[in-house]
Amino acid sequence: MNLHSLRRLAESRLREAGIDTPDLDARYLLEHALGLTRTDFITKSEQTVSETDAARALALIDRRVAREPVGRILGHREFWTIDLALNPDTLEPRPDTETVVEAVLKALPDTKAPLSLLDLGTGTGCILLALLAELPNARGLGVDLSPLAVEAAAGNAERNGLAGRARFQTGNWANGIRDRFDIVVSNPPYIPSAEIATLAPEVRDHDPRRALDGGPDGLEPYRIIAAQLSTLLVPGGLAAFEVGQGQAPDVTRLLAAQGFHEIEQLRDLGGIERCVRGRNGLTPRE
Ligand SMILES: C[S@@+](CC[C@H](N)C(=O)[O-])C[C@H]1O[C@@H](n2cnc3c(N)ncnc32)[C@H](O)[C@@H]1O
Repeated sequence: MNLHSLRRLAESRLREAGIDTPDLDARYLLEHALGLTRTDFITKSEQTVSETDAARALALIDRRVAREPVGRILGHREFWTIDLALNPDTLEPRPDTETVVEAVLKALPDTKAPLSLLDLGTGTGCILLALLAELPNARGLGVDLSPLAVEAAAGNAERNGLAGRARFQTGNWANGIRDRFDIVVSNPPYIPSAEIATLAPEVRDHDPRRALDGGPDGLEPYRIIAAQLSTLLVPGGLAAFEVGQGQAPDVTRLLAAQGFHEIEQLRDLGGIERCVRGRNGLTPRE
């Protein structure tokens, strides 16, 4: 079989299984299985693929047919300008989360300033590491309840040449953190517990439940983190949260109740209010 025929076969299996982007997924998985670059994939379409290689490639296609996400099969995923390795305890970073990165960068008057950042529920470290990649003099701490996620995030800092400016530790939100930061970011779990069973299999069966479950109304982690912000941020410090669809008004109210000002909601590329950003207006409590 040549590469062209293998590609057609892979695409048709994915299409029949109801996968939304059969051509794109087939390309990523075949490139990975066969060790091809994107250019090879186009220019070598007449090249013969051995039976062993074809079987290896189709085994990956079968995993996708069984609804395993492409990023999980490849073991890594691009986010902003960086590439992140995943493990079973990390949420697969989503393009929507780049809205938080953008929201922080837009609010900074000087991206060369020596800023300190805290990322609560860091997962792969995606938000913190993307920001550090844009802020050459910033340093950051990422916290996660899962030791395995912390391990992944630390590995991702190395992978992207950011280990010198990023630290990661296990923790229950900001409990025990005594330092103050210029910026606190978080994409906490925000799916209401009862809705998790209704999620797409790619999410429900492959993202860790700890990364999804936001309690009965999905807002429990925001309440905890919002109450911690006044002792975590410097006066005038910036907080930015990712929020689920329809949660922006509730999270705005939580920040307002903590004395935040300049509270804004920012939309993702799909037009959904995806990030709530505000400035700490409280005098620090010592
Ligand atoms: C929605 S995921 C976000 C991961 C990553 N920041 C991202 O944007 O892809 C939420 C993360 O919060 C972590 N988490 C859940 N409960 C936590 C807690 N009590 N303290 C710290 N982290 C927690 C989960 O392990 C998970 O990595």
